[in-house]
Amino acid sequence: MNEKQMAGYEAAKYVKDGMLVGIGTGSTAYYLIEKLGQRVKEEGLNIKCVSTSDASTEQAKSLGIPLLDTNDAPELDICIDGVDEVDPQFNGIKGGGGALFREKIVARSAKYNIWVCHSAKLVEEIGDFGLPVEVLPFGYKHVVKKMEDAGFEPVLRMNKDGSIYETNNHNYILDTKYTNSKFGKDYAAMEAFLKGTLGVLETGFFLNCTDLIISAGADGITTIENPNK
Ligand SMILES: O=C[C@H](O)[C@H](O)[C@H](O)COP(=O)(O)O
Repeated sequence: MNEKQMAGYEAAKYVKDGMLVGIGTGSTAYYLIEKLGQRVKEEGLNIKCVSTSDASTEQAKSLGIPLLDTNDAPELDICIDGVDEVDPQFNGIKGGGGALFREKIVARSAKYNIWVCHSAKLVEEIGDFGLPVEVLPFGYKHVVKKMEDAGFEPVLRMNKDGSIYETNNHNYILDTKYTNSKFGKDYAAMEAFLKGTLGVLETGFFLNCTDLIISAGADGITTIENPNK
């Protein structure tokens, strides 16, 4: 079993009969969904899930996991998702797979959040990954200019074939370095600035959002509880 699979399978143990479950997106959440599918089929686990992306929806459907629209389940028992980087203060960055907006809606709907990851995602300081920012296509260069003026270094996400990457919401992603921004290391201030910029839908900052991290590495599985939640 690889590390992502170990983390995903471990997290599936936190899902109990009768729960409404938010299911994340990405290569680690993939294994969570795989295990939930097995439990639904083999144990008759009775759950209903809200998905954070078209890819996770397709996977869940193919495994026979019952799904609800997020508008039919505004409160969830648990949400389990991947993460791109997380620091010891539980500041996380998500959106490597472009699902950050749906992921944030679903995470905020959940009473308890778990992140699953390879141990390499646990870093002393977030920043190397950059920050995905979802923007509306109309006038996105206005956002680019505002960000550059504030010291961010946004780059429009592209597909391998040279076309512009579009999220499931048909928006664009600006992947941005922020280490030279005028906000220093004040992530909350960066978030407030970006969210206040016309044309920005959401950022990949997930600050003090998760209750538990399940990471897997060469030494096995580590669970880290967030003391501030
Ligand atoms: O938009 C994608 C999500 O935020 C993912 O959960 C995140 O990128 C982690 O993905 P992975 O488990 O594939 O590294």
